[in-house]
Amino acid sequence: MSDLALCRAQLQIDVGNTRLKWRLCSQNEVKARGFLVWSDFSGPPELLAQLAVALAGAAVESVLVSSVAAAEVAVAIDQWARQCFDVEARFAVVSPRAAGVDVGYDNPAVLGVDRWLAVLAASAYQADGVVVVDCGSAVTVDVLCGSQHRGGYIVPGLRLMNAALFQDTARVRVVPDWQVSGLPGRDTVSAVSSGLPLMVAGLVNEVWSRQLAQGGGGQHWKVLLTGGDAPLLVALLADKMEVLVVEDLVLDGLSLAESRPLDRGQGLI
Ligand SMILES: Nc1ncnc2c1ncn2[C@@H]1O[C@H](COP(=O)(O)OP(=O)(O)O)[C@@H](O)[C@H]1O
Ligand SMILES: CC(C)(COP(=O)(O)O)[C@@H](O)C(=O)NCCC(=O)O
Ligand SMILES: [K+]
Repeated sequence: MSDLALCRAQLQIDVGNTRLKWRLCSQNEVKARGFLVWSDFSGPPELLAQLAVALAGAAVESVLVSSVAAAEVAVAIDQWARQCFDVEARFAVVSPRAAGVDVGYDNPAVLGVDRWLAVLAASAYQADGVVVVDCGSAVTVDVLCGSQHRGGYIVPGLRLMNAALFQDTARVRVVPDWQVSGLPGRDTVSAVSSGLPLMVAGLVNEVWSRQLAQGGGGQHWKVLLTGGDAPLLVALLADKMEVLVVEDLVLDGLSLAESRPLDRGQGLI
């Protein structure tokens, strides 16, 4: 029997457009974590079968999910949780106010739940304001000022920007070797490899400067980076601002959502 089989655990899942990230928590400790890449599988059933293998017989007592994938993925996860663990998967939703934070979108229902959970998790960090950057398939930059989510920005992530160049140019079809020197490239690969991370860093820097210039929230601001490309981008930002990489900010938001009383009876957060 594996060690995991001995623990009664909560399974937390963050479904993004490139990867499904998961972790098993028991008694406020992370017992195991991992990720699966959508493009390695034919579809949700095959990926979820692999997830069951990775869980190595753990006694999963509850399943919490953040998903920005198609509705069919949520249906598949729900069926899978019932079959494997005899539990209903609970899906986080965006509500106008949760855990003391007011959402910045006019229509909260269209805000990505991953962004909302990351913002809620960010509210637990001591700061006047936080710029929350999720560097995934898309890069999202959300602004939390005090307890007010001010909204945010969505741009393509590094891989998507590279794919756009690959698809719509004749001579910029490169496999990047990402560079965080910020130096001008001296060939096509290095021009792209240096340029795209610098572009994302430029956005974060601009948002950061604008928020500080705008004031109103005090001057102690932090930047939290999460998502697959976060470790890459930190080097381009760290000398200009207080920046932290938080591996599982969205899953931290799920933990927080569960630990707080529900707002307005809308389910998990
Ligand atoms: N093994 C990997 N497979 C795919 N992408 C990876 C991998 N490791 C790092 N990445 C990078 O992470 C990004 C995806 O980050 P992630 O936060 O998982 O995105 P999403 O939430 O959109 O699924 C990709 O665009 C890629 O640049
Ligand atoms: C912007 C996103 C695609 C980011 O998803 P990811 O890159 O993590 O896969 C996702 O948060 C989403 O689908 N949002 C809905 C639109 C919005 O937030 O306005
Ligand atoms: K993202």
